[in-house]
Amino acid sequence: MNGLGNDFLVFDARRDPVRLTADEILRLADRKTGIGFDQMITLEPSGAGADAFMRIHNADSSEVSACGNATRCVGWLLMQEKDSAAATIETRAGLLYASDAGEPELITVDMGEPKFDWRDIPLAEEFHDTRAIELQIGPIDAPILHSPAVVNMGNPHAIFWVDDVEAYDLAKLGPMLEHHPIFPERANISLAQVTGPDSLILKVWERGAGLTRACGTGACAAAVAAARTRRTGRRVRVTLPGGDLVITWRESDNHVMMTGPVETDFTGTIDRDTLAVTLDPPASVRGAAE
Ligand SMILES: N[C@@H](CCC[C@H](N)C(=O)O)C(=O)O
Repeated sequence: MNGLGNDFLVFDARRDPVRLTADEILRLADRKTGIGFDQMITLEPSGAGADAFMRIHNADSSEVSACGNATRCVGWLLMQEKDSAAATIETRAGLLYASDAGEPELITVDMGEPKFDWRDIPLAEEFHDTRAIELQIGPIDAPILHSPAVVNMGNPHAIFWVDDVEAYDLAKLGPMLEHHPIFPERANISLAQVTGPDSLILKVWERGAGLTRACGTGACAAAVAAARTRRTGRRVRVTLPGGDLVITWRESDNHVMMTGPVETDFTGTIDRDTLAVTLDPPASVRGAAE
């Protein structure tokens, strides 16, 4: 599946457990010799009364707690299955609620509350004001890239404000910033350009996945950081390379709502021993044969 081109391999492990080794995840993640994905999602039974538990692994095999675009995809799958307009998803970051946004394959997810305390990001040293932290970055000759906002949206994000996202080579800067010693659990790195009181352009270097076409939690983190510093209001359209997400940071309960599309690319089966993939025929072909 994919949300704005941020792509996922989704396993349904609710009846039969799927436990892959790090090496197997890396093999499946390889875009040349495997299937290729930004994140691998494993649906498991929920222990908290939700419709499913969603386990998330990055393409580098690290297990993480949050993925906004995948939450929309999983929410949509569960809603289809239940024939319902809402679904509850358990994640390591807590329970998330997905609902039908009123248009086909457009889903809203309540991503919960953002965290700003330096211990929650987490950062390696104390910062009182996480709206802009001073970073010592050796070789980068761009002062603007020294004071990111940091936000935890179930996962760590650093947002660097720039005048033009295209003026920086994020593929080069991303790995260095992701592994900066200030981020003990590494971080997702965004370049954000404010284009109006209710709009942002965003590019994200994702922890454990690299440059992606979209990052849902990144869009939430950037929208919150922008509103927190009065760069925008609390409702913004975030334009990513793969398309747009609408993010609203609700005043009433401090929750961040994200609305965007979902897509199923193909379905199939993976052999447990060989990891060989058998694709299901496309629905149109199945329909013709019936
Ligand atoms: N694609 C994501 C975020 C996935 C996890 C991230 N790379 C991390 O390591 O925290 C999204 O849509 O939020």
